[in-house]
Amino acid sequence: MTQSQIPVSHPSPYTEEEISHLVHAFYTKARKDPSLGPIFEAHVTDWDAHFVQMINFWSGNLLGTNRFRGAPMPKHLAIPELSPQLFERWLQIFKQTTQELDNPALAQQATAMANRIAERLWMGYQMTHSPDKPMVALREV
Ligand code: HEM
Repeated sequence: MTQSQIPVSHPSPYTEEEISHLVHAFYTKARKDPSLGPIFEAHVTDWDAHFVQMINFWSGNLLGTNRFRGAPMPKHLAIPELSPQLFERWLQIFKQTTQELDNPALAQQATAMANRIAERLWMGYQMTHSPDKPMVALREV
């Protein structure tokens, strides 16, 4: 094999450190938010464990690591009175947080993934909690 045939592993455009920073920065904002903050405070009992869980989740989605062990759909189905406004607010804070990271590739990719996941969680939520009502789509934030 000549030098030019040696496979090179391309470095990821984002790091575990940036993902950890994204998760912490997101929750710093979300916990202060008047609509989302009380929900997190009511349901998250162990914040250190939640941070680890969320870092593993985003690391899995963005870096392809395989540490996340969780079940986001049932966890969100169990939260009473979620609404499109709450999901849109969540996405707004997430997007704002990613834009402050100074890594456009990470911001673009993480936001696109969050939008798709939020859409799925919200669809699942409606199908479980209000199956007889017309589906409401999330507005783009
Ligand atoms: C209305 C918007 C949302 C609210 C109020 C919310 C709230 C919460 C709460 C309270 C928990 C902790 C649940 C528990 O441990 O019992 C949680 C977990 C989690 N959330 Fe959300 N969330 C929202 C949207 C999202 C979105 C859009 C995503 C992904 C893009 C997401 C990803 C996760 C993940 C991965 C977990 C951990 C699940 C697990 O431990 O299995 N959440 N969320």
